[in-house]
Amino acid sequence: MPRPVQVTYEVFPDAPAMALAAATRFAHKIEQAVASRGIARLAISGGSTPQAMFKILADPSHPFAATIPWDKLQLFWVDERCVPPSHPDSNYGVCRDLLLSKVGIPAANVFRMEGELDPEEAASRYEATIRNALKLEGAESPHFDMIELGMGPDGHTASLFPHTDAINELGRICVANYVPEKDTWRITLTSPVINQGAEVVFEIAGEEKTDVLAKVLTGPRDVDRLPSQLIRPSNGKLLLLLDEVAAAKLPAASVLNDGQPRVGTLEI
Ligand SMILES: O=C1O[C@H](COP(=O)(O)O)[C@@H](O)[C@H](O)[C@H]1O
Repeated sequence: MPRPVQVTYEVFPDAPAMALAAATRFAHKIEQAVASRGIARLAISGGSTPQAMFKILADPSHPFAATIPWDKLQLFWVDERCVPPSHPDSNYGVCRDLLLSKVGIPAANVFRMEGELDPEEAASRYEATIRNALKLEGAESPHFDMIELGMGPDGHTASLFPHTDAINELGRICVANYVPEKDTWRITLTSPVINQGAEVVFEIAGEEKTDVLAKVLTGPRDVDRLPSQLIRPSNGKLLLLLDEVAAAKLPAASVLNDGQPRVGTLEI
């Protein structure tokens, strides 16, 4: 039986409110890591959900966004589609257009997965990129200050799709993963790496996620069918930022403080 993980979920009235909370947390995490170690290392996901967060972070009218020490951030990706950056599906390309082109992250600190390469080669190169950037030695594995995740309606997270090989990968940092349902390759960090994150946060909104989220958190363990269940951070803590709709089938969350999101907890 795996060690228990304490899940905290914050429930916001809608997706924009959730995105604002995610952006605030992202900014705070960078500031915190820079204050303690001089550098912040964050890994972000793709898909549609983080796009609102990118826009908020790129907007200096948000007081917290204006003071982010962007020059001290090393930015990594959780996963990538096997397309070039110019393709609309590129996780890097979307982030570049919405965020990187608008804030001062040095190009040398942006570590993208090279979706335009052969998937196996791209995965090996990304593993080497992470090893170099984080100065890992031997079998050391990376520890990111924050890992931001999404969840697909099929229960996938990162590019760990149901019934695919990458689910079972425990030794590598990054792998290529063939997804038969989409007849496509993806590049993804593996679950042990994600679980080493100092803070692992899911951002989940919308009706198409309601049922799957309840199954992932409160249903029987079946990681092959619901790969999001692989996410069990080794520090024993998992945070979810949700909108009301996505949270509808979870145990009721409570109001702890006026003006704050409702908060629920459960153990998985
Ligand atoms: O394909 C992907 O899907 C998930 C969820 O995406 P969303 O559009 O529902 O937010 C995402 O987290 C992952 O990084 C992405 O490549």
